[in-house]
Amino acid sequence: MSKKSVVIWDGNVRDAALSILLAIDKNQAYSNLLLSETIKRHKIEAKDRALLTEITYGTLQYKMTLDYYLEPFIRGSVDHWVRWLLRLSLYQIHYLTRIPPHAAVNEAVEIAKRRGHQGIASMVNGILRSILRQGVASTDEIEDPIERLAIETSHPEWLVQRFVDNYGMEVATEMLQENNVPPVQTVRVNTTKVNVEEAIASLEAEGLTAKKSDMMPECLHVTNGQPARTKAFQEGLITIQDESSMIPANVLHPNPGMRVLDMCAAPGGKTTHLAEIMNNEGSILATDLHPHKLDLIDHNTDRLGINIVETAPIDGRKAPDFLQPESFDAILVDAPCSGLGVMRRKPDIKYTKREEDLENLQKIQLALLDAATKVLKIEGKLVYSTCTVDKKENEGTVNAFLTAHPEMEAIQLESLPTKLAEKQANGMLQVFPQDFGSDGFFVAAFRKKGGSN
Ligand SMILES: C[S@@+](CC[C@H](N)C(=O)[O-])C[C@H]1O[C@@H](n2cnc3c(N)ncnc32)[C@H](O)[C@@H]1O
Repeated sequence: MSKKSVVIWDGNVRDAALSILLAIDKNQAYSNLLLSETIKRHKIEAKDRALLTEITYGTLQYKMTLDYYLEPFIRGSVDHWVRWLLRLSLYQIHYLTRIPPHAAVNEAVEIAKRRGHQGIASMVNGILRSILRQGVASTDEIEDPIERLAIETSHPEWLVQRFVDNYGMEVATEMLQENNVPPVQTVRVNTTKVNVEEAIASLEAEGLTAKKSDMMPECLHVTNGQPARTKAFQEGLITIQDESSMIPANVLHPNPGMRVLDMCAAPGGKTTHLAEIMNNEGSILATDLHPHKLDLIDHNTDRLGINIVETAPIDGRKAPDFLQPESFDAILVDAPCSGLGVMRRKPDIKYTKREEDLENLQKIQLALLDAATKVLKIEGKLVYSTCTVDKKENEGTVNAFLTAHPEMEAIQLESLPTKLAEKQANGMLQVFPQDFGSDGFFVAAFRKKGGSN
């Protein structure tokens, strides 16, 4: 993260939220990284942490909706920072019922005075108090249904149109609404060290509440605290991971003793999951394009007590130049993708992503799958996964891949809980954020046919 993105903390939650929002906007810093970095750097306490997170995320999530509400009340132009101050104040007034509206206005006026001058403070006061008196405009006035949905859920119109084209109005609406709901905190139990009950007991002994998920068996839903700050985490009993992100390694499900390639591996969330499934027996080569990211994998394997992982900086597209042909029993290609399934965690994505970005990604994904096929053993298994919900990117890649590779066949996804297994079709599984409250994820599995096929 750049130095410019360091946020000052003087105990004022709204002011810090404003600084974070301005930095995200200016430096295209990732919301999740900047927020957690700020909380960690200043050791912000639980109550302030919760409010800071809620205001920062909420304001970003609803940016377009808030602008629609603010527009009739703003005359002329306002400074960039003032607009963000108005957005975050209106977010509290409109969405956070436990904050008295007048308190939100007073705080905004104080910040405007401190950061600007009395004139700006009076304008902020006037705008917010007019909104309190008159209320905000209804979105029912927007005739075009795509534009209305875009404003109501605060997503750009091209994205709304794309989701509607992909999945129809009903599913798209559910997904767009779910993108504004904060994610559940989940962890994966390191089954090479403890069982699920022991991990729960360990977290609860540290004051957190942990509940076994009814989807992935190694997943816990955690509340009342930060699992990343626990002894259980330091001692490698758990890994912070979204529940959907636990699907790909389960689908690949390598046996202990196998030789496995994780082609796009950093920071190692799935590499370590694969190692746990293999009971730390066999070997995993974890490669990534970016050498500096390999340290993150080493750090994770060390913490978890995993010693079957070797890392190497390799551009997956060129893997056959470095690795023996047909030498891996199982390969995971957790591909770089548009990330449209994780917008709840990184709301900035929805405003920065452009439609043309999606086209280039498919080319990279196909090149990675093509290379993986060459180093996969006959009868070996290949799993392709993304954290996106874009049909063209996911299904389009699978179809193009199968057309180009008659030696590969789509196979049923195994080792999944029934409710996930039932959702698959033609060797593909698309999970939406609204399905189970986990991230949007896509997984497909293939087998390399034997010589006689
Ligand atoms: C979705 S992330 C992987 C997340 C990882 N599998 C995990 O579970 O922690 C995609 C990764 O692909 C890497 N990447 C991008 N292009 C690549 C390429 N051509 N070859 C290998 N890795 C690549 C990125 O650096 C990034 O770390």
